[in-house]
Amino acid sequence: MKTILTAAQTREADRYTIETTPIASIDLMENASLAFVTVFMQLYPDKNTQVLICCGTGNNGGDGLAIARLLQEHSYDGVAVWIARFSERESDEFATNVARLYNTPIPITEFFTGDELPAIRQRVVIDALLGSGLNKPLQGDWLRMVEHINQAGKPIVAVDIPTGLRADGMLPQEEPTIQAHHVISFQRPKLSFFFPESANAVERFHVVDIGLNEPFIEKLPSDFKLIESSDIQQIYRNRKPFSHKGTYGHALIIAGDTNTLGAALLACGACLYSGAGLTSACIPPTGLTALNAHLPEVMYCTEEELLTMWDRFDAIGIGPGLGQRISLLEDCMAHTHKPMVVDADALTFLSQNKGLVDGLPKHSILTPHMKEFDRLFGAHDSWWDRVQTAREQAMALQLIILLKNQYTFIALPDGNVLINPTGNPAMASGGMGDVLTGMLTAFLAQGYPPRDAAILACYLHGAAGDRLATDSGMAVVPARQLIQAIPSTFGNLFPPH
Ligand SMILES: NC(=O)C1=CN([C@@H]2O[C@H](COP(=O)(O)OP(=O)(O)OC[C@H]3O[C@@H](n4cnc5c(N)ncnc54)[C@H](OP(=O)(O)O)[C@@H]3O)[C@@H](O)[C@H]2O)[C@@H](O)CC1
Ligand SMILES: [K+]
Repeated sequence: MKTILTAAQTREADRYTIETTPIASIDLMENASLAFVTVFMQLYPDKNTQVLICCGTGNNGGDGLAIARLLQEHSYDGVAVWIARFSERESDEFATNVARLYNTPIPITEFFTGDELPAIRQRVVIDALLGSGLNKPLQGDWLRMVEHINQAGKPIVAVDIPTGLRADGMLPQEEPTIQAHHVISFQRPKLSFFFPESANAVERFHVVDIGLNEPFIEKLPSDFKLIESSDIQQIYRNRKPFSHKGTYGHALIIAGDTNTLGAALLACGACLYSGAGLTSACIPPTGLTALNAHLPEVMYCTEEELLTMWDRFDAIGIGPGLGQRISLLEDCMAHTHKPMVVDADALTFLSQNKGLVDGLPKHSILTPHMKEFDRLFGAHDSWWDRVQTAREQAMALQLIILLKNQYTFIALPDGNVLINPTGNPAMASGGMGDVLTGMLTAFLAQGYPPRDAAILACYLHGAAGDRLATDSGMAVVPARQLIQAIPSTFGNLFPPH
């Protein structure tokens, strides 16, 4: 897992690296600029691309100047630089890079307060106006220049962070920023990239290593950690020779009502395809034919039969499409002490009966989307606040709160918030949540601790969606298709020996 830093912690890591390693600040800037240029050249390999680099006079601007010089050294002949001289101050590294740039043929135009801004004719704009040093909203000439760049309608590649976007903390909805198509961010993605409020500012981000001291960074106190594929490799247990269905647990899915049986089928299908040894479905009798037709591997169990069967199950997932059968949640809570997965209608019921939340088995996994979360824990104006509440509630209630989002936040009882990097907008369609519930239940049934089950399910759910969207070129990924892609996603991540 990678620690995600605040802007202040990034400065600390920057200072520590310069103090303790034989690297000067200007060389760190050169590293960063080189790393930027490497990714930029993959995005725009055509050396005839006309590039305008807009620079401020701090270190973000210093990066921009170094990038101009490096692109020119790599035979990009159409590079031009604008310098926004809207502040009296310039950083030392900026000054050094201006001097270096004057030794090149690159045209430089300087703009002072009130100057008219010419039309942008280049094909691509690099935004190096302001970076992580942002300390107030954009206004005056800065705002005018940012709006001018956005309105030019050219692809924008931001250096480190789009100008105007805060790296962390609350993101006001309407705050103007550069609207970047790509952000090439240094050492770590910024926390704000994971919040939906940054959608206009960041279309895609790339992270490059610039040589900051990693052991120091990983020791910095941070509540936020980014999940990596190596975490999944560590958690996942290969199936063993001579194992049998009993080795992989018995999962129970309590879901579906007369008109919402699809949700139950999706959850059961996902549970089956995620490797539970046995899957039982407590669905209404009207759904039996559909269950047998679509998922013959899944066993049917009536509400009455449940009364004598509770002990047989290793994990229970409850909620998708549960409708009027919601009293099953209380039955379930009365009979099981193992962590369970609580989703959809079961979450709505909890929000109407808040006293019940305390009675959930410790380390149960709640899987709310934004609206379900706010119904349960109160309205929030920003994702920053919502994630803070998730963190506090996960600690207070000793539950795992999996707050669904393009980048799902997993708030753990120990106060850590894990961010899942997989998933994409093609997955924004009905039934995806039901699939996740089935996957979570399958991993609990297989004996994974709830934290590991949450990490595995979120990562694989998103990775399956990414494979379908990227490799198969699907613009929309239907939930049913995603279920079928789960085994091959496993196979891809963990090839059988
Ligand atoms: N971290 C690292 O390891 C490395 C970082 N590097 C790079 O450094 C960047 C950070 O540089 P930085 O600290 O010089 O700040 P930067 O963003 O250029 O801003 C400059 C000044 O602008 C001002 N200002 C603030 N808000 C404003 C506003 N709304 N409107 C107008 N002015 C505003 C404010 O000054 P003030 O006005 O407070 O005097 C601020 O100091 C980082 O993003 C990365 O690109 C790499 O080079 C290598 C290693
Ligand atoms: K920038």
